[in-house]
This record gives sequence, C-alpha cells and structure tokens, in this order.
Amino acid sequence: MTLRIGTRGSALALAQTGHVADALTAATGEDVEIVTVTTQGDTSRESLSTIGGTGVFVNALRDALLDGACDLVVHSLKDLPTAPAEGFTIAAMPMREDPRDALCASDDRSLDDLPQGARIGTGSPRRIAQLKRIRPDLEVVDIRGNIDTRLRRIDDDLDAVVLAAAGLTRLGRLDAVTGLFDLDTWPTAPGQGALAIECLDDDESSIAGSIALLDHAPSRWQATAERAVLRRLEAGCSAPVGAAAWLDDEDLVLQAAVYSLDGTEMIHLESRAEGFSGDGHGRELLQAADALGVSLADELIEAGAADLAPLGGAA
Ligand SMILES: NCc1[nH]cc(CCC(=O)O)c1CC(=O)O
Repeated sequence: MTLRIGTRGSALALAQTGHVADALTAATGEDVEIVTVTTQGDTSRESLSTIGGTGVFVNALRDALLDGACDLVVHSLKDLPTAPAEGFTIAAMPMREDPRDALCASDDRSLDDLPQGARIGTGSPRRIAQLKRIRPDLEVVDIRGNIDTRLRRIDDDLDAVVLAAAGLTRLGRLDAVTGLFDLDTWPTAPGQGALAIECLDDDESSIAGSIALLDHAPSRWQATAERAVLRRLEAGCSAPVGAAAWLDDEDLVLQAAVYSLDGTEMIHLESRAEGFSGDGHGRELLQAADALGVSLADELIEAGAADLAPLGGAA
C-alpha cells in the first residue's frame, strides 16, 4: 500500500510534510507519496481575509481527503481551528518542535539592543501586544507572506521580525535567530510548533492506525490543554491570546495570557494538573488536559479577559 500525504506547496509545508513522510516510512515500512494541493490562498493575490481567512488552507486539504486525492494531510496545528471537524480525525500529533517565538534582527541584536523607534515586522495581534508591552517605543509594521519573504525584509526596510522558532528550524533558518522569547513571559499561539496529521474518520480504514504510530503523547497533552483555552474563550487564531503548556515532572503546567491590543493590559494565569506520566495515549489524560485548559479559560474570563480584547472572529 502507498500512503499519499497531502500538503500545501509552501516551503514550510513541504519541509514539515517531508519529515512526516520519513517518519511514516520508518514506522510503517509502507511507501509514501507526497501530493501537493494548491489552494486559493496560495494562488490568489487578494488578502486572506477577502477569500475567507486562513481556513481556506485547511478546507482545501480536507477537500483533497474527501475527494480521495490523498490519504492523510499535514497541518500546522496552530492554523487549525479548535472546533472539531465532523468526518475528520487528528490521528497523530508528532513530537513538537520548539514552541517559542524568535526574534530575527539585523546585526545580531536582541530586543533590548534595538534602537529607539526601531521598525519590527509582525502581523499577529498577540505578537504586537507582547512587543508593545515591553518596548512601547518600537514601530510595529504589519507584514504578511511566507517565512523567507519576511526574513528578506530585515536589512531591507525593517530592523527585525518575530517568527515561530519551529518554522525557522524546519526550514533550516535558525541562523537568522538573534533572540528567543521565554514562554513564561511570552506565551505563544496555542499549538505552535506542533503538527496535526489528519485523515478521514473512517472505522473501516487502517490508515488512522498507521498514522497513530507517530503520535507523541506529551506533545498531544500540551497542545490539547493550550487549544482548550482558545476554544473555551471562543477565540480565533488571530486573537491576542497566548498559551503555553509543559511538563514539570508528572505535572502538566499551563499558562495563558490575554492582552489588550495595545499591550498595556494583560491577564496572565497559571494552573497545573497531576498524573501525566508514562507514554499513555489514553483518553483519560487527554480529557484531563482539556479540562485544565477549560478551567484556566474560565478563570481568565472571570478576571475580565473578554473586556481586554476582541477574542472572536477570523484572521
Ligand atoms: N501562521 C503562519 C504559521 N503557521 C505555522 C508557522 C510556524 C510553524 C509552527 O508554529 O508550527 C507559521 C509561521 C510563524 O508564525 O512564524
């Protein structure tokens, strides 16, 4: 049997899918083929919000599954809406890459080294709020496009850009990183650095079982807790919300923050749950991770999170 993996055609998507293909070959011994799915988001010159937000990428890959053009697809988890999709299942979340954000600046500068009024590029409301909080003097410039396009702006018209360390790692561009933000002061997008391998939710098929060999339980616990925060807040991927979970011995620690768009206000809370041990892939720990995220989101709302920023809405 040949397993066909559907992917977007961007350099990052192809790099991610290449890793998954190698891991799948190693784990199953099956032949693996990569099918590039061109999406309207890749070909259109219109802004993403005009053609339906980041959901266009996800939907095009799911259509390829429904059409039988491929057997599984690879998503960046942070770009996947938190609402469960009927008929599809996330059969694996492989071991997560570094979830931190990275600063990429000219002349090897850290954030502290940047001169007054330096121009720094990011289009993410969360990153804008986090930057303004620490360096209100900076001029934040809204940038879009793929990672290489963004990196090229450094030394061109910008002093620095903020990007996910995971994407830079996967593209072999860690050389561009001049600083990394600590998760406990700079929580990132829920699920950042993690991949979701999705297939049709079909009991008759053995594909989900093959894919499940790539699942990494601790990564799934972390991502599940983080995404539960976003889901419970009814927030989209563009809301100024950060969440970070990690294991401290057998405790799952979860921190989450909601920011006002100008960065002047923040609610940042932490919670933890016990008993996350072994490599258990069972439902129970996933439910506990989800419950941890839900209760932390409730505490955020209780503390006034919904008054700080618009949480809902698409990118
Ligand atoms: N929103 C775009 C996007 N989706 C996934 C990544 C990076 C890889 C990841 O977080 O898994 C990026 C780029 C970025 O935010 O720098």
